[in-house]
Amino acid sequence: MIVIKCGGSVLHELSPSFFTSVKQLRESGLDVVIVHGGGPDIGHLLQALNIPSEFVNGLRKTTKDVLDVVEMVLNGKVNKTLVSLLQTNGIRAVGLSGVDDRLLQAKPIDVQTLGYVGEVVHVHAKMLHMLLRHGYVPVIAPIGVDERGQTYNINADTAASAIAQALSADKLVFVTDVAGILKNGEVVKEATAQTIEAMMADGTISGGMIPKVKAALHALHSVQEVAIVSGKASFYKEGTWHGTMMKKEVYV
Ligand SMILES: Nc1ncnc2c1ncn2[C@@H]1O[C@H](COP(=O)(O)OP(=O)(O)O)[C@@H](O)[C@H]1O
Ligand SMILES: CC(=O)N[C@@H](CCC(=O)OP(=O)(O)O)C(=O)O
Repeated sequence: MIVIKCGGSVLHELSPSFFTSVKQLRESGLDVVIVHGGGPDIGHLLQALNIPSEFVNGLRKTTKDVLDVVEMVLNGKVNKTLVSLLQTNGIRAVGLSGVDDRLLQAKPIDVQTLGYVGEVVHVHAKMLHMLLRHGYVPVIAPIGVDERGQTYNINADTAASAIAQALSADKLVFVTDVAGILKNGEVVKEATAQTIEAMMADGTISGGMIPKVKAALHALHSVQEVAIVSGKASFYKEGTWHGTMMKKEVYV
């Protein structure tokens, strides 16, 4: 089982070789689950609608108005565009959000500072197993729901990490707009908790890469391997991965 998180940074620039890589993984007999972001698209619509929004520690402060836009963009345009792209590239895909069959059960992180931003408390994976059994690639928008039906905006890196952990995935793959963790312009081929902490401390890792590596380290509690790869090129070919790899053994 492979969980692939597709970042909003690269959604509009996915190369044909990205889809070939996904197809090769499927053909090698692996189940694939995709979780997507969409931060830049949310930002553009909020701006067009003159709805103010700000980030607190890498998370978008989510008022009721912001939440409406987040749901419209992620569940609507982004999810269906990605599903459609997968299908035109020969991959059978079904889109759903964390609300469907209560897939992503969530609670607020801190209402006071973040509003309707949620964290996953439970992954109800039944629907995913059903879809996988029938040969579909589930494509998930990171919206969570609580027992009262309140929805939440969940950072896509953390949603993917929670799903990968719940499914005990063999691998969690972050697909983004860079070829991996970069240091002095070069891709770091293998990273460990120690080297990542050092790169965060000295500023090598910054911005959007921070929630990604944090989600990666968290996932490695129950996922064998995490990769950070580019969606603009081939990330997997004939058993070879391209990008930054992190392995579980290093952390136990
Ligand atoms: N050391 C680093 N290596 C690679 N990217 C980095 C690094 N530090 C910060 N970044 C930034 O992280 C970005 C990826 O995060 P983000 O834009 O949030 O992507 P996504 O939408 O795919 O989650 C890169 O485009 C880059 O600008
Ligand atoms: C709480 C929070 O910040 N949610 C994110 C959800 C989308 C996301 O994570 O998209 P990327 O993967 O493209 O960054 C947001 O509102 O932008």
